[in-house]
Amino acid sequence: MPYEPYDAFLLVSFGGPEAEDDVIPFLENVTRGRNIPRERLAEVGQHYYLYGGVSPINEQCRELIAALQADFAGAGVELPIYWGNRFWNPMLSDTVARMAADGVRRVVAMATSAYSNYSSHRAYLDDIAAAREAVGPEAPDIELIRPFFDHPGFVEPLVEHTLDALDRLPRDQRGGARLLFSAHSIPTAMAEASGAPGNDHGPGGAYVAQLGEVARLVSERLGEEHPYDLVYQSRSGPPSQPWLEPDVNDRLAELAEQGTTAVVVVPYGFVSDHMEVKYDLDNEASETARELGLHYVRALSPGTHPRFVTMARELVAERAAWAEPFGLTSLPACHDCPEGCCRQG
Ligand SMILES: CC1=C(CCC(=O)O)c2cc3nc(cc4[nH]c(cc5[nH]c(cc1n2)c(C)c5CCC(=O)O)c(CCC(=O)O)c4C)C(CCC(=O)O)=C3C
Ligand SMILES: [Fe+2]
Repeated sequence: MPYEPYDAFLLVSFGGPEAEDDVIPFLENVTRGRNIPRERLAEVGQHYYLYGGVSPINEQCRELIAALQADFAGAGVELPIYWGNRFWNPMLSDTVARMAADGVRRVVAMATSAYSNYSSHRAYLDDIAAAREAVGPEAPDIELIRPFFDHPGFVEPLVEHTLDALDRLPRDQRGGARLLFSAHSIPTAMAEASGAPGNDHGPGGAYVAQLGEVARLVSERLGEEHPYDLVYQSRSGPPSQPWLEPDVNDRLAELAEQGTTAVVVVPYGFVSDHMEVKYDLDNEASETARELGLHYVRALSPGTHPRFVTMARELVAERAAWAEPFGLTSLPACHDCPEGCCRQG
């Protein structure tokens, strides 16, 4: 059965290098026109070289696509799945050209990014527009599904993965364990400019409001009480520019000082365990915790959790307006990210 009104599904992701020689060109693509200090770039290059130049993100996209194909087939949904990245092969513009050559006319797209802000939402829309522009009049229409931060298909896998992580702590540490919900830091100006103007997202704009709600939703659903914090990771940019804080490492130090003995870090700002999770949490933050004498475990991100996979079909139905938008919060979902929404700062 065709899935009206669409004739294809497109996964749009960040992209990552898959060989040592890819690392520098990839970083050049990511940082083109951005104010990122050279030292930071050299440092981030090292993160990739530590893993042989291979970011896990592309393989994670392949796994997600395989799971989506199985889910669509099981539900009788006949939508071919395409994949394009913003910064590495397969590049979005090449994929849009291929869709045009295949005669695809109307596409529903999902980004591997759950929240509203320039980097997570507007930049995906802008890059889709640029890719269509490059292909010309034959390019298909592409409708992006909304930031899905408060969808049960995003929240429920995080709940399950947080409980799994708590299980990995020594038994006598579980009761007193503290949760650290970790998301990508962004410049505070970008955070304030996230979400549509005029919407009351509270302090910090839509991004911080959404993060606060997801942390609350996950912790309420655990069935056991744990104190928690919202922390940030993977800061870049010049030191003079304010970014969202506290950094996960700084917060670990404060907590150790205050007598916390066990933490579970929940990477709720991300869809898969890509390099920013593997390096910044599994190497760096876990090392910080070890030095501080803290018990440390990290929860998995949603990845290919079955509930996350079925969410895609529900969001396609929402985008096609067959289904009412469904979220666990009353925050505006930034559906079409109107002009002026999710600005850079
Ligand atoms: C909000 C957000 C997400 C989550 C939402 C989403 O997923 O979209 C995200 C994801 C990712 N970020 C990634 C990698 C990088 N991000 C960088 C730089 C930046 N990210 C930013 C924000 C975000 N980034 C920002 C404000 C910058 C500063 C430059 C700018 O204003 O744009 C840089 C440059 C070097 C550095 O400074 O770190 C790299 C290499 C990878 C790939 C990982 C892999 O390879 O597995 C992924 C999934
Ligand atoms: Fe937006």
